[in-house]
Formats: sequence, C-alpha cells, structure tokens
Amino acid sequence: MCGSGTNGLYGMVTARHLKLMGYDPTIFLVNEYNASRPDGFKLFTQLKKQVLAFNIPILSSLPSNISHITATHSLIVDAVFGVGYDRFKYAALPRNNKYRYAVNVLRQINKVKVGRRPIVSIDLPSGWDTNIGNYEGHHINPEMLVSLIAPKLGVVEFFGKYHYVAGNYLPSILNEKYQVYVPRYNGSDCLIPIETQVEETTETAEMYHV
Ligand SMILES: NC(=O)C1=CN([C@@H]2O[C@H](COP(=O)(O)OP(=O)(O)OC[C@H]3O[C@@H](n4cnc5c(N)ncnc54)[C@H](OP(=O)(O)O)[C@@H]3O)[C@@H](O)[C@H]2O)[C@H](O)CC1
Repeated sequence: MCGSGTNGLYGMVTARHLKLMGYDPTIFLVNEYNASRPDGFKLFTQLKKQVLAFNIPILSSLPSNISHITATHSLIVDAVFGVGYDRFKYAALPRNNKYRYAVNVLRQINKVKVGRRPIVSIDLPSGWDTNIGNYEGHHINPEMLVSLIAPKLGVVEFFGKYHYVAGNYLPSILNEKYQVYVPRYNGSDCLIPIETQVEETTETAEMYHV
C-alpha cells in the first residue's frame, strides 16, 4: 500500500524487488504523487512506468472486503505514510478521505486473528507520529518495521517482532551536525537488526505464541 509521498516511492521500489525475487505483488496507490514536488514527481512517473513494465498491477481503489485482501495476499507492506505524516492534517480529513480509508484498512488487517497477515511498515507505521509514535494507541502495530537511516523517536514504543535499520546513506557530516544515532553496519550488510522487546499483552501472545 503506497502513499503519495516519498514513503510511497519506497513502497513501489519494494514491489519491484519482490517481483524480481519471484513474488507476485500488487500495488495499491492511495493517491498520485503531488506534481508540485517536481523531483519526486519525476521519480514517481519513472517508477510507475517501471513497475507496470514488470507487470505489477497498480490499483487505485482497494476492495471494501478486507477478507478479499487477506485471502489474496500473504503479506502487506505499509508505505502509506512516513515522516511526512501530519496528525493534525489527518484529524481534519473528511471521513471518506482515501488516506483515512487506507489507514483504516491497515488497522482492520492488523486486527484479523484467524488467517492473520503480517504487516511490514517502511520507516514508520502509518498513522504514527515521528516523535510521539502511536499517540492515541489506535493505529497499527506491525510485525516488522524497517527504519530508514535511523529509528525515529516515536518508535521507542515499537513492540513488533522484527525491527531493522536500512538506508546506509547518511554522510558523517550530517550525522555529527544532527547527532543522529546510526548503528554500525557489518561489512557489506544493507540491514541492521535491532533487538525488539515484544510486550507480553494478550494481543501479542495471540500474535506470536498461538
Ligand atoms: N527526505 C529524506 O531525506 C529521506 C526520506 N525518506 C523517506 O521519505 C519519507 C518521507 O517522505 P515525505 O514525502 O516527506 O512524506 P510521506 O511519504 O510521509 O508522505 C506524505 C504525503 O502524504 C500526503 N498526505 C495526505 N494526508 C496527509 C497527512 N495527514 N499528513 C501528511 N501527509 C499527508 C501528502 O500529500 P499532500 O498532497 O497532502 O501534500 C504527502 O505527499 C520517509 O518516511 C522515508 O520513507 C528516507 O528516509 C530517506 C531520506
């Protein structure tokens, strides 16, 4: 599920990789990239062409029946919102807004108990605030999170099973300037596993031990 910002572009790239690895992804594009952001828009247009050339379907609307999604897909990649998410803007969106719908679909998928489909979030679980995380507690708790460059402040409360840091492209000058904590990559690795503390709640017990 891809949003209309850079996080969504990462989702499209993920779909391309999955296809090349032999999987059969479908992209649900919540909205077209904002044309007033020329660099990103160019990238979006190119990526869209590329994924279509790989025969990856791009849907602009999701089936209203969640069970249809979970029956046809074994894993959901959440690339709807990343650090560009604005919770105040979200709160002001009308009830029938497509971003709201996408976030609600993710929440519904996350609640499914029988025939559960894991969610992998890119950079931040959609609906989480960069600094304060899942502030009202009603957004998704994905099984896996891939933090880009460095984990954001808000994900200290990420209790999913897998957490990785990826995106080893922060120049040291910026690292020093902003005091960003980036764990050390091992050799040519592209990912760093971060230990997670799976919180023992009824929900996580059902998720991981049953
Ligand atoms: N910038 C970097 O150096 C890096 C970014 N990375 C990746 O980029 C994302 C952040 O990308 P950004 O485009 O800034 O934001 P999002 O992808 O989170 O998307 C915001 C878009 O969503 C639309 N939208 C709709 N409703 C809302 C809402 N309530 N709040 C915010 N945004 C909303 C919005 O569209 P508009 O048309 O409304 O402007 C935005 O287009 C980051 O998370 C990484 O994945 C990497 O980290 C690399 C470095």
